[in-house]
Amino acid sequence: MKITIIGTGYVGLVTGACLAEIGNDVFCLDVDPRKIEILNSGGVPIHEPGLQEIIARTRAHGRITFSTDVKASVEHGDVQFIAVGTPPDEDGSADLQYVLEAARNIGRYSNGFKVVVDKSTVPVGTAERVRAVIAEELDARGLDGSAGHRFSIVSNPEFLKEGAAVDDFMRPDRIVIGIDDDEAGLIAREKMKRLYGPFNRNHERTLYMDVRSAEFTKYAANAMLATRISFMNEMSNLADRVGADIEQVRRGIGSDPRIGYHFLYAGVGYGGSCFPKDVQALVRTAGENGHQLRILEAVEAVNYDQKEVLVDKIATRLGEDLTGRTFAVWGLAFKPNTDDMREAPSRRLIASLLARGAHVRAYDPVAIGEARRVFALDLAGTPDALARLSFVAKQDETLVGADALVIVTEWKEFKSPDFAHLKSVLKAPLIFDGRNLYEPQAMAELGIDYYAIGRPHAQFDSATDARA
Ligand SMILES: NC(=O)C1=CN([C@@H]2O[C@H](COP(=O)(O)OP(=O)(O)OC[C@H]3O[C@@H](n4cnc5c(N)ncnc54)[C@H](O)[C@@H]3O)[C@@H](O)[C@H]2O)C=CC1
Ligand SMILES: O=C(O)[C@H]1O[C@H](OP(=O)(O)OP(=O)(O)OC[C@H]2O[C@@H](n3ccc(=O)[nH]c3=O)[C@H](O)[C@@H]2O)[C@H](O)[C@@H](O)[C@@H]1O
Repeated sequence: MKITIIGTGYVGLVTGACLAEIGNDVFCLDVDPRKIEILNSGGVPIHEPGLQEIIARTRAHGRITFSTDVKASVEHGDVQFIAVGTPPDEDGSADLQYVLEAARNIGRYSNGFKVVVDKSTVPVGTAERVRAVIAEELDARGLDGSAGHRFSIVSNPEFLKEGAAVDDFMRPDRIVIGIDDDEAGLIAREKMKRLYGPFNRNHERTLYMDVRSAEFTKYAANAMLATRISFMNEMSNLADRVGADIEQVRRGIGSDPRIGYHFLYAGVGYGGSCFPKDVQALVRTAGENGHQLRILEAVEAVNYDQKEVLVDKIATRLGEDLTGRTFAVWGLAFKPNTDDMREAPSRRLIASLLARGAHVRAYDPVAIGEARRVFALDLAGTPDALARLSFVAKQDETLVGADALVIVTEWKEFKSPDFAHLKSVLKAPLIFDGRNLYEPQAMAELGIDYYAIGRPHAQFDSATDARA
């Protein structure tokens, strides 16, 4: 099938690559010439396991093209996927300018029947706006925009997770397809069925529904997941106060199949490009419809505070003023296996440490380049703080002479470090762990003063702590 993907970010590039991998002829469009240049010279602008190999293979077979040519992109695909960003506007609502611009271009250059698939996360009602914009452009060209044989709009939200995006796309839990109940909708349904058949042989994972429900499903899914995380973070803060262990509680409740084990990890708050913006956007949609989403407002507030919890523990242990202290920080990306720094908890944590006068030496297996760019912007107004932040190329280099190790992202390589070496190079054996990677009792036995999230602080031999 001839497919066009508009927007070659995390979602667009993965969608395009995976659709090309199973034999489709894919044209990927982006307005960012830098991204297209990287892709055309054999690179991949984002870190996503498995993606580079698929792109190399499909490019070699001529099944994927990268371009900034809008007209050629619209003319190429019978199916046009809109996968552009929908960042939060100033008031928290989803900014639809990129989606509507993509729609305008489709109307401007359409050369036949197009199935227009909205893959970006968009508020309920957006499909109707996309339809109106395309119809307006067709009308301006003297083509009847309301004619049913010109195009059909499909809502096909994406549920992939960064860091596991290729796998999630290739083996989806479900494929949600919102489609109109008219003649054009029937044609679109057949095309979508053919397109997704290879991922879902008996189509048992495809859920057809009306367009508005499909748009809503995406927000409801992210809101539910964010709620679980904020719930567990609240529980962890109480566990800290009453002396319970949130990890044992997690196992205790997860074993109930009605609750399940997934997404019950307490930590330093959720980040990324989606949960924060999608929770905000849903709260905003409710407001616009005269309704208040009280649970989601609390989810957001809890998450905001959670990003300070680790710094509060550091200040309680070492004092509010951290001038002269140096912290080794492991993990910058908002989660492992990605270089994405959008809303990463490390941004608030490091800014707070620097604001208290500390020096920070940070390491991440893949996000250092992106982190340099992001912190230069975040800290542009406080150059003295920025000067106290450095990035190092090796995990162990962060530790030498540091007052403590702070863990922010749970990369695999942080799970079993050489603790004897770690103790020997840190100024004192002190760890603040925002991801509960280690066992408190084991740390105490190793003579490490270990603070985690919602886990009791085990007794350790303070004679080994130079600062005690
Ligand atoms: N990142 C993720 O894990 C997921 C994201 N989503 C949703 O998918 C959408 C895209 O997200 P990401 O891929 O993360 O965004 P992104 O920011 O990584 O990529 C968006 C791309 O669209 C391009 N673009 C903007 N306007 C354009 C236009 N008119 N024509 C062509 N290209 C244009 C941008 O240059 C950029 O490269 C968002 O709505 C997001 O909420 C959904 C599921 C997962
Ligand atoms: O709409 C989206 O963009 C995507 O948003 C999330 O995917 P993603 O943001 O890539 O990453 P997650 O694995 O969901 O993690 C999000 C944040 O929650 C945190 N988290 C996750 C799980 C958990 O138990 N605890 C926890 O704190 C992570 O550390 C991370 O900061 C959803 O999981 C995807 O299904 C969805 O498609």
